[in-house]
Amino acid sequence: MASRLISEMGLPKSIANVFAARSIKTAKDALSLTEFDLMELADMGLAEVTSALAHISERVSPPYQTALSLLEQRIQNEQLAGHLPTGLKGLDEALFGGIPFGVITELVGPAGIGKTQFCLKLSLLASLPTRHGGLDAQVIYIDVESKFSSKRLIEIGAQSFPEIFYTRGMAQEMAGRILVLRPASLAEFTESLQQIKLLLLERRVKLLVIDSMAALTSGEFEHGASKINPLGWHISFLKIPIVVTNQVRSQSSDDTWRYNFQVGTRHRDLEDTSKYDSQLIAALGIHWAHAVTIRLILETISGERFIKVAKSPMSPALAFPFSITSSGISLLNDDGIEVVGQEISTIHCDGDYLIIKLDPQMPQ
Ligand SMILES: Nc1ncnc2c1ncn2[C@@H]1O[C@H](COP(=O)(O)OP(=O)(O)OP(=O)(O)O)[C@@H](O)[C@H]1O
Repeated sequence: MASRLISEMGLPKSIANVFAARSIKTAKDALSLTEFDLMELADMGLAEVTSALAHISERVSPPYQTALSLLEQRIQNEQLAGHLPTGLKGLDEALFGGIPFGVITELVGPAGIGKTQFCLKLSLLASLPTRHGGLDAQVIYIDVESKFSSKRLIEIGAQSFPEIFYTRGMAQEMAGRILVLRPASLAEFTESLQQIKLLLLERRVKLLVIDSMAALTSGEFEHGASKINPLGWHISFLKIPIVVTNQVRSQSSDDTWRYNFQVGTRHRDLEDTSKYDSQLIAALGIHWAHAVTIRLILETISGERFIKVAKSPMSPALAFPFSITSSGISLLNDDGIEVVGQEISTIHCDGDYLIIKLDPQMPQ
């Protein structure tokens, strides 16, 4: 930096010429002199010398950013990265715009609570034309348990956006944007990641749904959870919203995995919480839990369904009551109910509940 030539620094030509004539050629030459030395040597006034030195100093000092410019940059990056609005106003507000791009959002909850219904709605929203609030994009839907229903998708679309779905050819066009893959194993899915990467480049994919991650990885736990980590690592490279569904399960004494809330004996199991709490984890384990940036818990309390923002770097811990109708998932209240203490790591299902170890730091 100090050896940079003054002639290349954009000083007024008259001053640059005087400096050159006095053999003041580099930044070091000029900055090693005091202002008075320079005034004498170049036969210039104080104002001219001060301004020339300030100009040279600015050109040779290392680049810097102010806190303000860093903040502005961050806001701009976030806006560029964007969000996929869920269409659930209160939840979108809590998530600062919806499901964020470039991170993994997990939907956790018992069977039948509405995780797939949520994913269908998100898929529709991503494929919707931008003038109707969508992303006008393609969706990759990993349907591991064959629960994806194109009939239900069209029903939700026709009920929620009748003006679009009753326009000739629009239902077909939007359904055609949702690419459904049915990998039989984690290995098959990992292989198809390459194909997904190609699709990302070739088409305008702006949502990846994996329904369900637990089913995709079933059997992997027998060999340890190690394979799940590279998967999280792989998909976190995709700079699009990644939504995965997950269930909660416990490990019984015979080492077999069993989903809670799906078995008749669940209440008995939960009575002895000291025995079971230590074994209850989000399906896929603690390593996967860390790969997830946003976690939404879907649960039922006294027959009412709630969606809870259980993990988010920025959002408040809020729960929103919701219902599922022919038009899909919708909130009953946009204000949200504040969730305090351990409730945030608890999944309710009617009378039963699980305290889950989603994060080691969480108070249990
Ligand atoms: N046409 C419809 N009208 C109203 N509600 C519906 C309709 N279709 C589905 N549902 C609701 O959605 C629920 C099923 O939700 P969903 O399939 O999303 O569950 P899930 O959480 O994905 O379960 P799993 O973990 O077993 O896949 C049903 O119990 C029902 O309440």
